[in-house]
Amino acid sequence: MLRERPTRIPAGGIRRRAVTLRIGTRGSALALAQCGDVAELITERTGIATELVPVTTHGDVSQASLSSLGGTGVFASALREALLGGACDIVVHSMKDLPTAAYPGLIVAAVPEREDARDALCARDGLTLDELPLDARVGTGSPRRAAQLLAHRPDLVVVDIRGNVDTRLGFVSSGELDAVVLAVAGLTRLGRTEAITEIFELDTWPTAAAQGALAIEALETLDPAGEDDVARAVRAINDADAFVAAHAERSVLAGLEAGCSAPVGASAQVGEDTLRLTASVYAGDGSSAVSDDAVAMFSKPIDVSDPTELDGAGLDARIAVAGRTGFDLAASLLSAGAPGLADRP
Ligand SMILES: NCc1[nH]cc(CCC(=O)O)c1CC(=O)O
Repeated sequence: MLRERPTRIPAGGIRRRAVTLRIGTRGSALALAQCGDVAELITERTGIATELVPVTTHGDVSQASLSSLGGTGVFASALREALLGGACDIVVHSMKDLPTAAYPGLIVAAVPEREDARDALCARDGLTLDELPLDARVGTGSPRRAAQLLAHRPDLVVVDIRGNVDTRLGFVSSGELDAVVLAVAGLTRLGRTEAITEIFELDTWPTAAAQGALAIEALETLDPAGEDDVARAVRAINDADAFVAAHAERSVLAGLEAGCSAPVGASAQVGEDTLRLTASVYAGDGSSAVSDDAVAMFSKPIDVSDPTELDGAGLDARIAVAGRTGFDLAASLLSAGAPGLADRP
């Protein structure tokens, strides 16, 4: 038997609790900038209010080198635990730092429009790579960038550096290094593009898989076609072409069983009905590289005016093509003699 509940109307009337979408973020300047951009995009496109929830990760507090922390995923795991524990609704990752292996309980729900995927040289005195003096000291913590630097300039002294973007630029302004190599995307998000002295083109200098892309992770129970705030938000900020390109590049890494610190460059271009993918695997000292490319056709163009195409069959079909193309390209790189890279998938 139903009993009526007494209703108490608060003075000032009934007010709906303000609902905000909680975005988990690391505390670094780059992470805050990335989450700020995502938050702004969500509110602009849906009107949903957002809030940033800070999450401290072991990778942020440790001074140890990334490889001694277990390689890939040190930054991702604390954010993922916060998401699984219900402390936030979505988390934002630099997609290139995200391990390619799926994480139980979570999905990449969206990839927003991609920032510039290229690498930049930030050198003293406006110098380009060719203009750097003999035996110049160039800083990077990335084996891929080290190999690419040495492939172009075998005389360079590559110095292994750590730290956030500001710290790295500081090595140049202090005179400790002649230059550093950084992603254009990070410099752009931090408003530091004035430090760039040369941008390397992707056809001669392919960058890390998914560089410049952000991955928005959510619980796998998310209904992609749902009307709740999380579903609406991720749909509103997803960019189908960026998702497909980043997935194709990451599938090359997965196929090579390589992690984000492997000396592998990959670059995908998504056209109306084609996917172009190119990848290079470098010897650590830059003395040699194995490169190959692939072109795949999508069976039909995505109609972006039809919302079911973006979260349903249209995008899924493209992602499947991207995954197969990446794996096939990895297989041909391996059979063309690419060095084994089973380092930490
Ligand atoms: N590994 C560090 C890292 N992770 C993401 C970025 C910014 C570039 C991006 O968003 O892909 C950077 C800095 C860099 O590579 O210069």
